[in-house]
Amino acid sequence: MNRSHALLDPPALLDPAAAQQPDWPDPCALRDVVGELAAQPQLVSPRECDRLLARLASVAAGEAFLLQGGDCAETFAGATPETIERKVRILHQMAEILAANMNLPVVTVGRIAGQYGKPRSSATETKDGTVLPSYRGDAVNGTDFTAEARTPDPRRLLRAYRTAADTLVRLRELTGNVTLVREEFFTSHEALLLPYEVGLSRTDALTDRRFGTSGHMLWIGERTRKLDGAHVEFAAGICNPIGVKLGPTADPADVLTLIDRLDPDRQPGRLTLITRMGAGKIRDVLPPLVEKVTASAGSVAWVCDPMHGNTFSSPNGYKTRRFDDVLDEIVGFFEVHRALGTHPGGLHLELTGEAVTECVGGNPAVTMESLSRCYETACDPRLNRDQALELAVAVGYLARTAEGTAVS
Ligand SMILES: O=C[C@H](O)[C@H](O)COP(=O)(O)O
Ligand SMILES: C=C(OP(=O)(O)O)C(=O)O
Ligand SMILES: [Mn+2]
Repeated sequence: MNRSHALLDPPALLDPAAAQQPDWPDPCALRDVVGELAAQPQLVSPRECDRLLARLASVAAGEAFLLQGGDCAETFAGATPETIERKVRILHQMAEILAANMNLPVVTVGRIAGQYGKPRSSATETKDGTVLPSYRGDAVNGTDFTAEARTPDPRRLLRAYRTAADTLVRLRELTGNVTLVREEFFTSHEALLLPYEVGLSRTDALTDRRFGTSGHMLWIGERTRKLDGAHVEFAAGICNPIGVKLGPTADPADVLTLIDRLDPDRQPGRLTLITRMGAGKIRDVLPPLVEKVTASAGSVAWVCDPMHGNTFSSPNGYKTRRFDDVLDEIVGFFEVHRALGTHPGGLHLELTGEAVTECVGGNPAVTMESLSRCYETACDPRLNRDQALELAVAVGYLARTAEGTAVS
């Protein structure tokens, strides 16, 4: 899968047709930044990416379970040693609970060390009559509602690189200490900002294969998975494990075409399909998709993102999600895969190790009224530590009952 790509030529970086790219004010400055990124050391190695690919092949084969999670939008300020440790610790605890209950190895992948770019529903945000560019992640602009903060600044891509590098140092320290966390911990993020991803792509001297070295697993979002789009083109040209988010309008025939483009050799572990249908829709829309994909491309891993199809605004104006909807989408995911004889291969979650109040429900319950107490996310609402643990226990129980081995 070592192809030459028009996208790797600098002019194509500014392809106006690429979806969800910021309106960078200075194309020359952007080009300089891509050059600087290209001169930096890789963040992750091809060997590590291959190792994750092998683990995901086990997931696709029904012999392992994927736990992928972290912030919706990592922030530079949030990348402290303490928050990183708490995030890794909660993922580790969840993985232990899931592994014990499922009797399967759990592959742990953070949404971490690169999740600094966000697609948005609207390019602009309006407050009191003032219209500014939407916040698109710390790699692009700032959250403050001022023209200065919201103007995309390509130098932020370099800060994203440095923050990811620092985060990886911390992760490697933590995972070296096996009494704290699982020995293996991988990184992932949405491959959204093409100048960043292209700038950090490298050809492996040993194997002559091309890799995105910004993270081990890269995924294509629901808003950027157009078959002939720049993001699919980029992902087709690298050898990392690739995820694709699939929402309720995903057309099975299009998904088969995507599989042909991204995984023509049907390499187990290469492709993870991350469905994010919504609790009310998953039982209707997932079965035909799984059936069609299984019939012609059985090698994919199926993973449930129970967050992005269940977002709504609370009466007091907070973007939130109900714990019960999140769990119900997972229950639906297990039901569908159990009925079709396919493997419910994992979870993709937005969560944090902090005691935030962003999603409602759980025990102790966050209420609509208490959302304002500690609502800190830069983009989507995350499960807090208690909610994340409660979810792991509930999913563990679900998996055991699915196997008919639950004890009352
Ligand atoms: O994960 C991120 C969000 O779902 C995405 O950025 C869209 O959010 P928005 O509808 O607030 O723009
Ligand atoms: C934007 C995201 O998801 P999706 O592409 O599924 O909407 C996300 O994972 O934060
Ligand atoms: Mn999100």
